[in-house]
Amino acid sequence: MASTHDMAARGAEVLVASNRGPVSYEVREDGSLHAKRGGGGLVSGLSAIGPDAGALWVCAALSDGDREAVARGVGEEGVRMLPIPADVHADAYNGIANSVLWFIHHLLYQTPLEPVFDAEFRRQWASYEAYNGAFAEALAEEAAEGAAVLVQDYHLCLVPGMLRELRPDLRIGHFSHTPWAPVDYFGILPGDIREQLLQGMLGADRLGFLTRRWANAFTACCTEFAGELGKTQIGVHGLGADADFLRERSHRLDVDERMADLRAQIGEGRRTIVRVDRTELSKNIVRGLLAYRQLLDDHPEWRERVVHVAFAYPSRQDLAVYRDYMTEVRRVTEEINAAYGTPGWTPVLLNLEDDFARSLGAYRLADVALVNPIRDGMNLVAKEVPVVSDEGCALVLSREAGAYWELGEDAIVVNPYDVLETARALHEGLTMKPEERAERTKRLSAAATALPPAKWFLDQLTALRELQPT
Ligand SMILES: O=P(O)(O)OC[C@H]1O[C@H](O[C@H]2O[C@H](CO)[C@@H](O)[C@H](O)[C@H]2O)[C@H](O)[C@@H](O)[C@@H]1O
Ligand SMILES: O=c1ccn([C@@H]2O[C@H](COP(=O)(O)OP(=O)(O)O)[C@@H](O)[C@H]2O)c(=O)[nH]1
Repeated sequence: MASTHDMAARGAEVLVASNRGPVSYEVREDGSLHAKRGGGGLVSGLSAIGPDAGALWVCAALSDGDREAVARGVGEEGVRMLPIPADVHADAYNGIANSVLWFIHHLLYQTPLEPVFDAEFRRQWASYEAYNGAFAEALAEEAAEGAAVLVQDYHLCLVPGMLRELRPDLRIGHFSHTPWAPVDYFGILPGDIREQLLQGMLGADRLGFLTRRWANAFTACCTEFAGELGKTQIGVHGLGADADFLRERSHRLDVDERMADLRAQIGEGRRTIVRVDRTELSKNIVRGLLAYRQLLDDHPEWRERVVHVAFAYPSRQDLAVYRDYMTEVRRVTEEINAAYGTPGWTPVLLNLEDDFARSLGAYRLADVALVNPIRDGMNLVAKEVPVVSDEGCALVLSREAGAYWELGEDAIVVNPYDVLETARALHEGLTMKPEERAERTKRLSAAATALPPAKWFLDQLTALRELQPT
């Protein structure tokens, strides 16, 4: 192994670490590797930083295709993919990160039955530790003396503490893209696990959150379960949409073509209610469909005159609960279409593919955007729609999305559990006067792009570098 001095001599000055990287590979039948852009908001945010920033992005190999790419030495410039063994990654990502930590921070457990912290959980926890350890080692190996390392999200909570042990010279930041759980809910976790998670993160010099609400929840958990924050600084950085990228990307030919196709499916002269999400439990897609059905009941005048275009692209399909949720989304859609549809009108158009260009086409033509998560760190879709919208779009927004704190004033705000209120909000959005809609969209767009990804990243980097060495 190279000495610390050798590493420092050739290492990177800025490093980013996240589970999901900018691309993922798939092995085609002819044996070739096909690269696909990583989905979700974390990648949308970090991709904007680009290779020009000179940062090294350390991420996990997520699929067999990714592991094959590593084995063949294929990869993007400025990206290092870690070939973590598939079983270790599955336990850490599916088992701990997405079935436990994601559920805790998004309040998703149905507590009479779940969670159960048993021997299987402990086995998976050991993989989570090993997986975090692999990141800490790779970062320690790649970082120049005194470099800044920005660790991302709940997959990597233990990395800051581990990395501090290996390389005390580094400036270490950690950023949470999720909400943070309230004290009583975080308290569901076993005591030693709570402690390890908090102490792992407190190994960072600086912790970032998307809203003050999530930052406050974290500090409350520290006070309750870890005693104190120590010297770790807390910052709030509300990741915004990337206006330049979105405006250029949404006017390319492929988007125009998909828009024309969508228009043909929707039908002449009809209004549209659009949603775009991963098929994610916390996005509340089923209640969104129920609210739309309620709208058709409360306001029969909308029948045949409106279409709900719902993009629910696959996410975390290794987990049965996510597969079941997708089945439920499909079932409720079919039920609505069977009950209300007519020969010339399909009330819900459900898109289950990850098709970014088609989603952008839907953003452009939407009359109303429905963003009703039960709980969401930020929700970039709420910020992207107003930027891209052709003629203005009313935004129905959950007060439980981080984006609410920045967009709440010009959105129609809803309690995500309240289907009747959401139905009323959809009606309000559909009947909003075009001038008011356009005005609100302009203000929403300005608020949504106030902190573009590149600045979001630079602000954190600067703050980290300005900290006095401890
Ligand atoms: O990587 P996946 O398991 O496929 O999930 C996709 C991402 O989901 C979460 O995104 C969050 O980050 C967004 C940007 O800050 C934020 O707007 C959104 O509210 C969050 O849900 C997750 O935190 C990421 O790690 C995932 O990559
Ligand atoms: O087919 C699609 C449609 C959308 N998006 C992008 O996925 C991100 C979703 O981020 P958000 O913060 O709304 O939620 P997350 O999925 O990260 O929880 C947005 O930037 C979308 O543009 C995507 O990757 N593929």
